[in-house]
Amino acid sequence: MPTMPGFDHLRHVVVHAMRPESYWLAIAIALSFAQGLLALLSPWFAGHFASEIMLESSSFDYGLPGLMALWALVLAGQALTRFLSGFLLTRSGARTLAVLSRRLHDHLLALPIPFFESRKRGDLLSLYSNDVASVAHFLTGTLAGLLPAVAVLLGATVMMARIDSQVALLVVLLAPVFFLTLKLLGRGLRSLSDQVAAGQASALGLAGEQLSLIALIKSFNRQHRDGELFASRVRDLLTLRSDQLWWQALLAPALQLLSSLGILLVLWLSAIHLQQGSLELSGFVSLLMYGLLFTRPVSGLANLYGEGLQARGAAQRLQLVFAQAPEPEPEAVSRTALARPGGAIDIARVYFAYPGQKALFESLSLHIPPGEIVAITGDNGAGKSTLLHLLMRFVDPISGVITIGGQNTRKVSLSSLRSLIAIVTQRVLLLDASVADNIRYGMPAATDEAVYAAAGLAQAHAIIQRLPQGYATRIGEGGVRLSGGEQQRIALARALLADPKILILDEATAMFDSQGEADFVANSAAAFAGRTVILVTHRPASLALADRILHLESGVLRQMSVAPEHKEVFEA
Ligand SMILES: Nc1ncnc2c1ncn2[C@@H]1O[C@H](COP(=O)(O)OP(=O)(O)OP(=O)(O)O)[C@@H](O)[C@H]1O
Repeated sequence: MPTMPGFDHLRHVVVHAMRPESYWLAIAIALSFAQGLLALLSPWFAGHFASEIMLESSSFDYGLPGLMALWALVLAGQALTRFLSGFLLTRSGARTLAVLSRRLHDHLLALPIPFFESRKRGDLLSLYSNDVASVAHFLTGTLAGLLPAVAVLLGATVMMARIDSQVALLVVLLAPVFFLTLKLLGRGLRSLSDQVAAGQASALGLAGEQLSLIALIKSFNRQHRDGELFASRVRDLLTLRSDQLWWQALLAPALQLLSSLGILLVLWLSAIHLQQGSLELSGFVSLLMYGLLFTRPVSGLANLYGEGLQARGAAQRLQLVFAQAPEPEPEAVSRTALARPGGAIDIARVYFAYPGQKALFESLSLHIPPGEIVAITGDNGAGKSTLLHLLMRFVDPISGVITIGGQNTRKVSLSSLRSLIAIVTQRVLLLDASVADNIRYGMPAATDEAVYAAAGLAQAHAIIQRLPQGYATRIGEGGVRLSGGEQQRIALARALLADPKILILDEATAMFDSQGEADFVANSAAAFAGRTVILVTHRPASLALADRILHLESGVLRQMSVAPEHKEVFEA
């Protein structure tokens, strides 16, 4: 968007998206210009037509039939160029929209997790549903379509000047009045279009949240109250939309009226010149037709203003997202893989605080030798998940270093780090796909046998076989058609199939039934073989698996030990 200041990141993306279209856009604009030029011919034909029928001296050699035939040809040319330019412009618009949507999605996928924690889902979704479309439509539809319209206006003024210079001067003098009115009326629209966009995102976000919490709403009988909450957002939006529509509805007729009054003035001056004999009838008719040519671009300008405001707001919201830096991975780092993935994990003097909060860890240190099974316990909110997120580099320490096999994890590629670690959390994330596809998520090329083996290790195989279509059973969004324990078993199978060097189980068997957990514990040697395992758990059966138990409290890890006969934990 070359004319708008402060849109650097978006401009880069838009230029990239539109580059493949530049050839077709140039052809479409050229065709639109041709259409505009052909439109300029009609008043000329009308002038000659008038002089033919009034038997004025005509400069046209082929008589009335020839004139009409040529006029018809010009009109056909106008239709053809309009069709071709319209098609090419809308096709370029659709293609630009597709590329922009893809770039937006790729960019969002590359952003760090904290970005998503501070944004509403509805705001992000409306970037796809409204903003990208608004910018693409403005650039390829409105703006590209406007250039020829401006050319028609200029061309018509030049043609008028050739017939009657005083009339053309009047048109030039009226133009600033017109633009001033456009600016004044548009002022009311500007802030409204931003507020409407924010209101739309907020209503969309609330609807999305409520639909995803449908069971909660029903269990607390909140249908009415939550429905009312949504209704009040929609009412607010409607008030804003009504105001916006009022201004929008006013804009086009006001401009139309202004330009019609201008045409009346032109007509009046032309009539005076006709009566004075300084203007022929053919010139008079042509002038009138050129005046009428002004009306279409004028109402187009009113639309342009409204759409321009919407596109500006959309561009601002997109710019805010594109300006966000992706997960920190400088070029040099992105090519460095972990050299010793099976090496020891060392967390050294890590200081970490969430933005605006007091430090969670001031100097956290931990050494985990390769192949160790370490359990971490701690109260709710002690920072266990945060510690795992630091390992995965979902967040980075403010100071201190985390190394694997002696390599600083901030100096290796994120992909090599994350392909080393598999994490199973209490809140399982599953896709609306088959059980097999969910297990294969990280390893799409895995064979059926490998999938069954991983499911076996996770104590999931027998349960999956009892599902209606076994491994082919579709499990619904987020795995809604499965029980909590079934979901966890599938997530565990998915993690094991990835054959990670580091396996992190964050209360990963909490929803297993007691037999399932006992089976998993009894067979864990096979699942844990050759891996470093971090268990976040309070469950005695799982704690008993650990070589070492650490208790996290006040940002410090203390070693505990287990009394095997009681499975009780006490400080060592
Ligand atoms: N994204 C976040 N932004 C701000 N604060 C956060 C964020 N995530 C966690 N916290 C805060 O950091 C603290 C540690 O949270 P964390 O989830 O690491 O604890 P936990 O030990 O895993 O707890 P639990 O046993 O309940 O799972 C909590 O006080 C929590 O409120």
